[in-house]
Amino acid sequence: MTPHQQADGSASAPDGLLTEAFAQFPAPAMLTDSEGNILWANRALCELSGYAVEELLGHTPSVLRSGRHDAAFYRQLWDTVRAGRIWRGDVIDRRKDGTLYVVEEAVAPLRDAQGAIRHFVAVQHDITQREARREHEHYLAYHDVLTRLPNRAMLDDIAQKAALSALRSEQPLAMMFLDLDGFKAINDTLGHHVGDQLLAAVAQRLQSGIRRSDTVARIGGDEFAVLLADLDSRASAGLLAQKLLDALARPFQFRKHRFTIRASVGIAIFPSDATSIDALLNQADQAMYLAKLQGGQRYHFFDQGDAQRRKKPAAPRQETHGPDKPGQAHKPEAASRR
Ligand SMILES: Nc1nc2c(ncn2[C@@H]2O[C@H](COP(=O)(O)OP(=O)(O)OP(=O)(O)O)[C@@H](O)[C@H]2O)c(=O)[nH]1
Repeated sequence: MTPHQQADGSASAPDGLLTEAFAQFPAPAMLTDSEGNILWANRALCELSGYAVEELLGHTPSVLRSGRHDAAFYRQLWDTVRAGRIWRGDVIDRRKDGTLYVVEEAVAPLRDAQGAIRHFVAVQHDITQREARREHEHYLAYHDVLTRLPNRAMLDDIAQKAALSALRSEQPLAMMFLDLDGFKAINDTLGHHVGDQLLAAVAQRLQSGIRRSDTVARIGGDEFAVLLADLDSRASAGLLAQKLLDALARPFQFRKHRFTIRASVGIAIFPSDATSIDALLNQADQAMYLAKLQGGQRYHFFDQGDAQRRKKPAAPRQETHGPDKPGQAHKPEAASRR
């Protein structure tokens, strides 16, 4: 056995070196007694948490609690280490200044010569930036950056869940497909930048016209979907569609540009029109196309008869009329309510 080797095969360091090594250890670490009172915390933990070591000593690690985990989370941690096992997990803690940070943490029980658990040691790895990046990537995967609305992927997720609960509650869902009329002309005459501003403003008007339980998503260039949950009647989907059309018809003003925009809306109902979300959105799209063919600025309910009479061409909107004049009479009553 070498002078620095212990009976259990682990190495021991010269006196004082171990203490200094842990003090300067680059990962946040702390030691508690068996009651969980902090006996020692290293520099990295103080730097990360913003607490001076004197502010931690004698307290339990609960001073760092963020409120983001429930009591069961901490109970499971303590039960694991008190039972003599190592606990590992991600923990959201709170700095002294109130900001949150995320650590990967391992907490291990320390036993004395008789095998009794006298202390616990915790070592952390700061993953705050990694988690922020992950959250941002998740946000990008499920949102449209321009309007900050949910995108098609998120709409699908929300609609799938809503469909399950609609089947359980026997309350139908409505899917609206809304496409701006003559949006290309805005881009062409006022520039893409104004077009972008208009899309963001349209998103806001749609969002403020719906209930919290409903969802507006941007699913394409100038295409939006509105999912209405817990629909009390088919007629209320029509009323909401008209309310959204009216909201969009109010003039928009961007610096010196003041103009109006119109839209066409198709509505399909789950489960009476379609039993899958893909089919529902597709039917709402077909109904929107008919609303557009009837002159736009109106809504149209999907109807199986329409669908059979008219198969929608692959790129229909290129072939239809250009933008209608702002303010042109709209005829919501012409919308089909079959
Ligand atoms: N500014 C801007 N324009 C976009 C964006 N995405 C798509 N577009 C434009 O939106 C237009 C959408 O095409 P259409 O729906 O055929 O245009 P429209 O003039 O509204 O045609 P109708 O729907 O038939 O009335 C195209 O000109 C795209 O270039 C975007 O993010 N920003």
